[in-house]
Amino acid sequence: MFIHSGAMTTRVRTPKVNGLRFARDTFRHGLRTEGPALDGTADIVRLTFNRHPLFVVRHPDHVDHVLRAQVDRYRKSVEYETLRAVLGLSLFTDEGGSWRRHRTLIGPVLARPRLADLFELMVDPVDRLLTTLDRDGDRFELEMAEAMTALTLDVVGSALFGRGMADLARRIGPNVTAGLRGAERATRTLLIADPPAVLVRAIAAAIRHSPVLPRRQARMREVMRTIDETVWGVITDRRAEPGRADDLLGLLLSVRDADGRPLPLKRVRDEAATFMLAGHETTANALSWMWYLLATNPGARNRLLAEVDEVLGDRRPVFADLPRLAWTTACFMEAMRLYPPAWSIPRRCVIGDDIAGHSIPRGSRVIIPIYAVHRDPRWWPAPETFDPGRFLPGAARQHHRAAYLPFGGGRRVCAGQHFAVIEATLLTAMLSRRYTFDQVPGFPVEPEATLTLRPRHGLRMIARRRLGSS
Ligand code: HEM
Repeated sequence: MFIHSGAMTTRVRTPKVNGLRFARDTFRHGLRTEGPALDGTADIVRLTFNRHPLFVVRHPDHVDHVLRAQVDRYRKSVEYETLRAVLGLSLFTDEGGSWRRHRTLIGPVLARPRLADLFELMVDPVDRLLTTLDRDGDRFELEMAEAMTALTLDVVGSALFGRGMADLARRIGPNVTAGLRGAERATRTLLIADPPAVLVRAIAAAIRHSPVLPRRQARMREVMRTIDETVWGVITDRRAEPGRADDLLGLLLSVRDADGRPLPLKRVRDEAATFMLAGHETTANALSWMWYLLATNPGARNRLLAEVDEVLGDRRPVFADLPRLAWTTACFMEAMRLYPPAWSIPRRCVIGDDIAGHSIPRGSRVIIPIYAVHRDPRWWPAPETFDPGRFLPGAARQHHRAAYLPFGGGRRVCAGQHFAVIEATLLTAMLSRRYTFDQVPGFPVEPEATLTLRPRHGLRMIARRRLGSS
């Protein structure tokens, strides 16, 4: 490997890590945020344990190289095939020219100005949760991770399908969750086995169509069918009401290309399913970690309580409140630094590359370990400290732009990032206006890196009703 600098050529040796150990650990313990490959100090390491080398790239310059400067050399890796099997062809799973065209058409649906119109639909499910919690008295225990998963599914379901469909997301909720868990197991296997994409597609097709299947795969098919049929049902009903565009589904149905053609209905279905799956578990995990961090950092929590009391008082939030909830938003952003729900980003190198003199052969897999990047003391002073002040507007930007990647980066950056931040700010403010949440003493809290980074044992908390909250 060589670096070309003018006439000079410098050889760069890429440190190697025992790939077999990494593979064994992954099988035994699930994906790891730490360990020799992801937690080391080298900016690039190379692991070899099957057909293609795997590079872990953690210097922000190199991350920028992969996600921005040389983005055409990389594609989403084979792990995304399982999501394609569940979600179909959507922004999340599409590639190349088709992805570009659809991102231009669909991206604006989730842009900030549109979200202002959807804000009321996001408030309703939080109100419903508060009404349910209020029945439990002034002090009670709750499973926060589960509560956040149910709530974020409800919020995205409400924004997607509108008010009349309040219970739809809840009805298919268990299937959505089961679909994600199935995709997680498959992702772990794919990371280790690294099969060709055609083989993965063939297996996914077999799961869809084969008359006889093992129990687990049969359950997965059942899950996929339920999500499919439910979303199709809503789309079919909605087509009977042309012109209605006051929720995300209406917006998707109203999208037109340059020739005035709408999106094919199958694409609308796939995008809607993607919004539901990609859009709730990630936000729920980030929120769970944020409640945990607030419970363990009383100074940050007191400031948040003072802010929500001052901004909201006893009224229903409106979109215009958001800029004044700056500390609340900052708490969410800082929680995602310490516990990024998408804790790593995998890519496949499709045209051989050279990163700062390290040769990346065509076919290699590249992993960006976001969790490790977010805790690197070179970019984050006192990286283990929960300090929301880092994300206040006007705070001196201390970090490299590719040192903070909860939503990914470059052109494939999360299409729902504004949705997620608005939703999280809103529901943190509404819940904090009414309750404080503390840890149940002795309850173990530990991250588990599956498809998303979630609390391994869930998160049991004690809710206390705040004096003076109505
Ligand atoms: C805290 C919450 C969220 C986190 C941490 C998150 C994280 C991410 C990340 C890291 C990616 C890039 C993946 C990659 O490059 O391989 C991504 C993509 C995406 N996310 Fe999110 N996401 C969140 C919420 C949402 C929401 C609420 C929606 C929709 C309502 C959404 C829809 C999408 C879509 C459609 C893509 C694919 C974008 C493209 O490739 O064009 N996400 N998300």
